[in-house]
Amino acid sequence: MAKLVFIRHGQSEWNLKNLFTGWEDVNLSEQGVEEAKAAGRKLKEAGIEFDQAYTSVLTRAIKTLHFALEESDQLWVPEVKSWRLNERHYGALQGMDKKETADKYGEDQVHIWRRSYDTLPPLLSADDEGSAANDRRYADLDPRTIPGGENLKVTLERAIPFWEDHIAKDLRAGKNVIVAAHGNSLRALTKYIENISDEDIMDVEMATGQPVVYDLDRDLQITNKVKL
Ligand SMILES: O=C(O)[C@H](O)COP(=O)(O)O
Repeated sequence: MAKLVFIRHGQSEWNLKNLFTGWEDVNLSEQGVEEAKAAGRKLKEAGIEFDQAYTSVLTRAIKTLHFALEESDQLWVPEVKSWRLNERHYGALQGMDKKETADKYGEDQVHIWRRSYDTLPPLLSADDEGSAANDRRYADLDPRTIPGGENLKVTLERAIPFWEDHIAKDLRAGKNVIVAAHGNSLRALTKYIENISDEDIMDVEMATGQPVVYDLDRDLQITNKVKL
């Protein structure tokens, strides 16, 4: 048996401003810091002890992981950061106000961009100012793999190799794992491990800073799931 905990970062400064964020690297809001600390206290009260931690290369998730581990006296736990756990890249929507975008393109279109499985947002090109191609944290990536925008399908496809090579490997070895990431990268992994349909995933949401605790058997079948 092993425990897997998914935790979406605490509220970010752009969540507070209702801006599309994606790969933009924004900080936690004050509320987001408190959410992350509260999550750590819940994990401590639940007596959940981790052997390995994983997070993205974005500040809001990294800090959420660190606050949660600190509050549960586990800041020493080994951690690995990967771009493959980054939030879904929102393309040219990044930095745009979600309500203004809905006013301009319609609520239905924005809902499809936010929650559908295979509809891409408007894309950024590599020479756009906001392109991740100019960010040195992605310098080792093949430029062709740096997205100009992603849907959940693409997000899942780039997360799965990391899941299989690292997270699932640890879980099969009986290690307890925490993954601090993002609303859509965790929706993607949730879809994968719970075998949720392309249609039903539209209704799946991840609350900020709320630990989702899975008990898994050696075959990574889910034997229990609880939200703290
Ligand atoms: O990237 C973002 O804007 C948020 O982290 C998630 O936004 P969403 O809930 O609109 O997908």
